[in-house]
Amino acid sequence: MVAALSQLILDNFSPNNTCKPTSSIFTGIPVVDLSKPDAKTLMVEACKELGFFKVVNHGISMEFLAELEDEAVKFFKLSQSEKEKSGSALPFGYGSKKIGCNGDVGWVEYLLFCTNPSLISNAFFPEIISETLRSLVNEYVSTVRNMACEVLEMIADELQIQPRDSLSKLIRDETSDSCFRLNHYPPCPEVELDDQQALLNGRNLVGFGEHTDPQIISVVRSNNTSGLQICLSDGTWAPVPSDNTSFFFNVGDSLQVMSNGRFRSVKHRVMLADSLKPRVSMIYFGGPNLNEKIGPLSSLMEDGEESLYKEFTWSEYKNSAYRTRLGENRLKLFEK
Ligand SMILES: C=C1C[C@]23C[C@@]1(O)CC[C@H]2[C@@]12CC[C@H](O)[C@@](C)(C(=O)O1)[C@H]2[C@@H]3C(=O)O
Ligand SMILES: O=C(O)CCC(=O)C(=O)O
Ligand SMILES: [Fe+2]
Repeated sequence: MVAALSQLILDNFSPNNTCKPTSSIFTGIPVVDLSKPDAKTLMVEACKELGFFKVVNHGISMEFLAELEDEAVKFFKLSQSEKEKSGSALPFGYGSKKIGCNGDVGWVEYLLFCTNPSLISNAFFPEIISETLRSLVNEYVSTVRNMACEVLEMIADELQIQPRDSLSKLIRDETSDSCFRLNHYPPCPEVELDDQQALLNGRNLVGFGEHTDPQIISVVRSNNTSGLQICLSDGTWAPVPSDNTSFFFNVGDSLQVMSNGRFRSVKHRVMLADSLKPRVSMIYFGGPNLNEKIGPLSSLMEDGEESLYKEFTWSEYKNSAYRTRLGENRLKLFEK
């Protein structure tokens, strides 16, 4: 017997015809090799055109990534009642099928972690989350944060933003309001055989519905199961081929504002095309301190250029964003 929430997700298959095909001019996900001299130029071009790029040659150990993934899989294999002992996902902890608190659902379970040491309370993470998983997550967050800072400094160099840590310092700060998410898209045996065929024929099970990330930058790493898609500027969806050796960078709403609309906060979603193959993803969301004012960076603005957005702090934006449904255009309220 399929529970009500699962039934709601299963009933919500997206048939072929609502999913626009990939644009014919799309030549693929931009790949930025961090060791190459053209890296800065390529990442800025990608942030303007797509708001999305893939990073290779990042120097992060594959063994370490595999270790964290294994530990995450171990956690998700616990019984439902044990996982629920990890506290509710709001604000941090374990969540299943419900995303946020405004009625969104997806075929996903997850752990949300706060990355600010001064806000982490053991109450959110009782012993059920192994010491090994906690310490791997801490190491992962600090390694990925460093890479994200390097990327933000390269972007600042290319755009001649001064000082070059104008962006990176916002997420490096110990008090930054960043978070980390482990997503597990479990196999879905409830999908009947007919539907399995339908999935393979292009109908989709929604894992994580379309949305933009509210923060500055997000860094996604997944196992080798596909599903992530990005929305191109012509409104078509492009699948992102999975690659467990690379990291994918998303421009978030806050960076779109800081660049005064030069960069695009990319709409993305996870659609599960094979209901029997689990997907595991880990995402670092780099956000600023709650009191930080979010607005176009002055050293980027040209003479006479006006801000496209009203002034707001990250706390104001976050509070407003968390009152919206996943797929809403959250920045609209803040446009001038
Ligand atoms: C429906 C929602 C889930 C979300 C909070 C929100 O109200 C709107 C933004 C959503 C999002 C997307 C990116 C991240 O996964 C996330 C943690 C975030 O900061 O904003 C989620 C929020 C969530 O899952 O609580
Ligand atoms: O799981 C993924 O690959 C992406 C999920 C996502 O976009 C999110 O958690 O905000
Ligand atoms: Fe996202």
